[in-house]
Amino acid sequence: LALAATACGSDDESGGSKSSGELSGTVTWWDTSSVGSEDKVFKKLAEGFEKKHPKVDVKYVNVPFGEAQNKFKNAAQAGDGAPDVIRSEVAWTPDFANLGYLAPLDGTAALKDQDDFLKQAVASTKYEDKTYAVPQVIDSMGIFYNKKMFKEAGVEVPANLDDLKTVAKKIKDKTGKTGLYLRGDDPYYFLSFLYGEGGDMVDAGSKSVTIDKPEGVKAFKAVKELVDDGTAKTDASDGWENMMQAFKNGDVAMMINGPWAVADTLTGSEFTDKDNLGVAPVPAGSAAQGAPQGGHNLAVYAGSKNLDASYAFVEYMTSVDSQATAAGELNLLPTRTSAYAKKEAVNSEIVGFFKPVVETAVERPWIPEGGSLFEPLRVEYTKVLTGQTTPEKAAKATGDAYRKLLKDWK
Ligand SMILES: C[C@H]1O[C@H](O[C@H]2[C@H](O)[C@@H](O)[C@@H](O[C@H]3[C@H](O)[C@@H](O)[C@@H](O[C@H]4[C@H](O)[C@@H](O)[C@@H](O)O[C@@H]4CO)O[C@@H]3CO)O[C@@H]2CO)[C@H](O)[C@H](O)[C@@H]1N[C@H]1C[C@@H](CO)[C@H](O)[C@@H](O)[C@@H]1O
Repeated sequence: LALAATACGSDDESGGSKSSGELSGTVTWWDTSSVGSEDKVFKKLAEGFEKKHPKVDVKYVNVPFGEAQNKFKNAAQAGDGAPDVIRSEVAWTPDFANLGYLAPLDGTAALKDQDDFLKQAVASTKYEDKTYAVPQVIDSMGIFYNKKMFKEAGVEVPANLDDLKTVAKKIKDKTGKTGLYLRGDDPYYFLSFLYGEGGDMVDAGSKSVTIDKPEGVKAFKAVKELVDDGTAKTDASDGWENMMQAFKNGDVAMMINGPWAVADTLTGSEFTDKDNLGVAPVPAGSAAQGAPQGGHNLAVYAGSKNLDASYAFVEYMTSVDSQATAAGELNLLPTRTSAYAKKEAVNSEIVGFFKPVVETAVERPWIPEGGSLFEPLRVEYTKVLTGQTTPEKAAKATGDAYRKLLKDWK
């Protein structure tokens, strides 16, 4: 029987069989990339896989970033409707792995040349000594600035918060515009300020909550001041759209953002000449300078009926050539060291800037609860920026919420 099974391949409902070693059947892929910019490139790459494996049909499904995590968990839990492959954000991966929703990839065709991956990118794909995903993109954050507006105001890139205030003041005096757009409805945009004051959300090593330490209070004070003194403008909702419009239209001279924003930014009226876009390290705080690590992995659903084609698809989409294409067309950062030597990456000024930034980005704890730390922080962060709570109360409330999420943490 075993021989027969091997000879005729693992026939299954979706027809994914490997009788002649040829892959077949369907692979449904949930991609969370931005519609209108990133999705086009990833869709095209998926079509390249189909050309290479004519008997495989890739069903490309774009699921919005804010919905995909819970949508996948619900479908996987129900055993109905989960995709074969999901673009799993770095914090979702340990969460899904812990729930048993991802196929371990060690020893499968999904993993090729593992030593070629950046170690920071690999970290979020490991859970309890197994590999549950393959890194697709890694990212961090920097200051995006409008060179023309800087020239008009006669200012340089700010290295720290004091410079940021001075630069913003000069821009306001000279052009009437606000210096910085600080996104207020997504606490990921707060992290570089938290790190700048020597703080962090938690310390996984000592299993302690640190957001409510003095450094956390100082960080909340720092961002509140930026808004109160007119250095930055912010919104309590629709932050992404408002930030992108303000920066693309030249209503603000700076925003803090990451490589995933570049393709959309370059469609802005201010950046028809793409050389007008400058990127620089996030400003240092009173104690340190650091940007967060983000990114996305590709993972295979444990209940997939077409594992072989799914493994091959993941390998293809995270290959050097696929990563070089994403670098060239979208300025996204590869997770393979070898991809940085490809001409598409070498020719991207954005990739060149962000490479050392991601290499020194502040590591996050890749624990199942890691992603759920953002919601309680978002509530308090937004309230601080809109004057609805004080830095002290925000830090305390966030810390209390974290200790409810992280049982037995100090
Ligand atoms: C609240 C969320 O907190 C965390 O997310 C952190 C995240 O961990 C951080 O790393 C950071 O992510 C970076 C990201 O690394 C960076 O690449 C970029 O991503 C680009 C793409 O590049 C671009 O292609 C496109 O996709 O667009 C992407 C987004 O622009 O920017 C991201 C930052 O935006 O910041 C996230 C927080 O935002 C949780 O993980 C949850 O996500 C949680 N949301 C849940 C909430 C549930 C209901 O409560 C709801 O039911 C659930 O469905 C929701 O999932």
